[in-house]
This record gives sequence, structure tokens and C-alpha cells, in this order.
Amino acid sequence: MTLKFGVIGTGAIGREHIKRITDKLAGGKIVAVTDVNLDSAKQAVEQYSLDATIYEDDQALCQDENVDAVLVTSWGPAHEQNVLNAIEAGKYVFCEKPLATTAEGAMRIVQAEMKHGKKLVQVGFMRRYDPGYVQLKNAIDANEIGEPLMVRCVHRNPEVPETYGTEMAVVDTLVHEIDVLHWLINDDYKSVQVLYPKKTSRAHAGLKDPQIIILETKSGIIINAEVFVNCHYGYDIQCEVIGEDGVAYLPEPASLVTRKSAQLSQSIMTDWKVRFIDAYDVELQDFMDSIKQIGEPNGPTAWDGYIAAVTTDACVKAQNSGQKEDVALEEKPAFYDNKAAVN
Ligand SMILES: NC(=O)c1ccc[n+]([C@@H]2O[C@H](COP(=O)([O-])OP(=O)(O)OC[C@H]3O[C@@H](n4cnc5c(N)ncnc54)[C@H](O)[C@@H]3O)[C@@H](O)[C@H]2O)c1
Ligand SMILES: O[C@H]1[C@H](O)[C@@H](O)[C@H](O)[C@@H](O)[C@H]1O
Repeated sequence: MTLKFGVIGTGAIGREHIKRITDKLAGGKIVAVTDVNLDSAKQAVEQYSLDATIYEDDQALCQDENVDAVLVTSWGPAHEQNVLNAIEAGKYVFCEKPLATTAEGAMRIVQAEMKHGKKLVQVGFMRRYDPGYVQLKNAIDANEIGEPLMVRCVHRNPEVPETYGTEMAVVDTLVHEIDVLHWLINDDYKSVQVLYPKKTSRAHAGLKDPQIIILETKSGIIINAEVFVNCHYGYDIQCEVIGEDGVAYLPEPASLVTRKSAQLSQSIMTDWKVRFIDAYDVELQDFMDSIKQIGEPNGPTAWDGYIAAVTTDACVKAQNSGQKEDVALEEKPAFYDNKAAVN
């Protein structure tokens, strides 16, 4: 069975995913596309020689009977409505992060999915599929470093556009750490605080950059996360988990080491597309395979999207108050504990 996708948003990651589903992964096909910029949708169809219907809006795309699953790769603020339209039409949804830009928005999706009665949504938190993070998780779960006590992590982008504001540092960027870290250390967040170090001269007027976000978990683990989106030198993701018995580091991506002209050097990546290429491939393959095998997506759920949204809301509050802010989650519905059985 081929899973037929309708794509909402044919920008950077939309095209990356179209390309991997079309040329690289097994069992998927793009049959419909839409974008608020219709020319972009047309270009994507041409670029990848797709046999796909071009729709003027997301609702019409979701209603297409030929579409089995909707790939939401529009801008963050559009995700909530895109996902709700897909659920309304009874379609599976793979939604890029963030699931919604507010906790209320994410909760509306959770409620719509529960009302539908079956899991349909997977959120694009691809780091859970990254081989390095998987290694780190296996080491923690196998108790190789003992009880985790502290985590230090770094999320650096070379630059960001003028449209990227202070809140996006948490809603668009830190959201990756927010999702992957609670999964990694098997804990829930209790509070968050945001500090602003000296501002880089490379950040535009409306952006505070870098930022340090301190997250405390229910068991007392302190996470120190740096977001620095004008670091200039590369795309750099680091994570170090300090346990009672030892320390585990996220492996650096493999890169050639050279010795030349009295220099020992190694390159640093500059682009998220390349840094997490394996993770994107595996997450989308898993989405397609699990729908075929168990009738529902297997990856990060709408509830994970809700946890992330509650935590980013608290971070935004902390950005503005300068105080420690609580992360207050609703109780997890049993709906999100159950996994479908293999058919
Ligand atoms: N998982 C990751 O590592 C990762 C990487 C990049 C982007 N993203 C996420 O993917 C999303 C898209 O990012 P991008 O870099 O591709 O942005 P982009 O600006 O390159 O592309 C977004 C596209 O969506 C279209 N669009 C916006 N609103 C729409 C709507 N309501 N209906 C239809 N089309 C609409 C825009 O016209 C644009 O073509 C963002 O939420 C971003 O956070 C995730
Ligand atoms: O949308 C992108 C993407 O999610 C990248 O992985 C992240 O490093 C960027 O900060 C973000 O803007």
C-alpha cells in the first residue's frame, strides 16, 4: 500500500520532505500540494515532477479523497488550523514543529484527535530519531552514567532572518530541546527561567540573542540551555548529561580531520537539513510504516506537542517577567498511553 500525501506549505522543509518521500523513502507518494503562495506550490510540482493536484487552500486539500495523510510544513502560526482541518477530514497528519504556537492551540488539537477516537497526528520532533540522541538515551536508560543530575546543551544557528523575533528563540528553536530532553531523561518540567547575556552585535533590533534558558524538572534536574541564533560560525548542537556516575555527550557528527599547514582541523556543519538528514529520513519512514502496520503513527504525539507548547508558553512568560515561571500540564489522558496493537 502506498501512503498518499497532501502537502501544506512548499517552502524549505516542505520541499525537503517532498524530495525524500519521492526519491528516497519507500511507500509514499505526493498526490496534492498547496501553499498560500500558489507559485511556490506550482514550482514544487515542477521541481520534483510530481503527479499532484494543486489546491488553492488547505481545507480543499484535506477533503481530497485521494489524500491519506497530510504533511503540514507551513509557518508555525498556521499549523493549528491546518492540523484541525486534517483531523476534521479524518486524515493522518505529520506536522512539523511546533504543533501549535500556544498551549490552548495544542490542547484544541488534542481534544479534536480524542474526539475522532483514534491517533492520527505525529509531530516532527525528529531528534528522537537521530542516531546520536538514541545512543545517549540508551546509555541513560541502561544506567551507564547513573541518575542524571544536570544537563548542559547548546543550540546555535549561524544566522536568522529579520522575521525571527525574541519569542521564536523558544517557540521555534528551543522547542527541539524541550521535546528531546524530557524524553531523554524520563522526567517532566517543573519551572523555567530565561537570562539574557550580553547581546551580539549581529542580532537585529527586535531580537534578544543569545538567551540562556534554565529548566528544572520535577525530580530536580537542572538543564542549562543556550540558544544563540546568530553565532555566525556554523550550525552547532551540543548536549551533555551529567550523572551521578559519569557524563555522556551527544556524539559530534562524523567529519574529516585534517592536519595541514601546522593546523589540526575539523569542519562544523552549517545547515539543519544536513545535520539531521538521517533523523528526518527515519522519522518519516517510521510515520509511513507504522500507519501501514498498526494503523496509527508511532512517533511523537499531539500530547508531546502539547507538552512542548505548555513549556514554550512558560518560557515566553519567563522571557517577559525575568522570573521563574511554572510549567503546569494538564493530566495526561489515557488515550495517549495506549499503543495500537499490530494488525
Ligand atoms: N524539524 C526541523 O528541524 C525543522 C526545520 C525547518 C523548519 N521546520 C518547521 O517547518 C515549518 C516551515 O519552515 P520552513 O523553514 O520550511 O519555512 P518556509 O518559510 O521556507 O516555508 C513555509 C511555507 O509555508 C507557506 N505557508 C504559510 N502559511 C501557509 C498556510 N496557511 N497554508 C499554506 N501554506 C502556507 C509559505 O508560503 C511557505 O512557502 C516551520 O514550522 C518550522 O519551524 C522544522
Ligand atoms: O526551524 C528551524 C529548525 O527547526 C532548526 O532545526 C532550528 O535549529 C532553527 O532554530 C529553527 O528556526
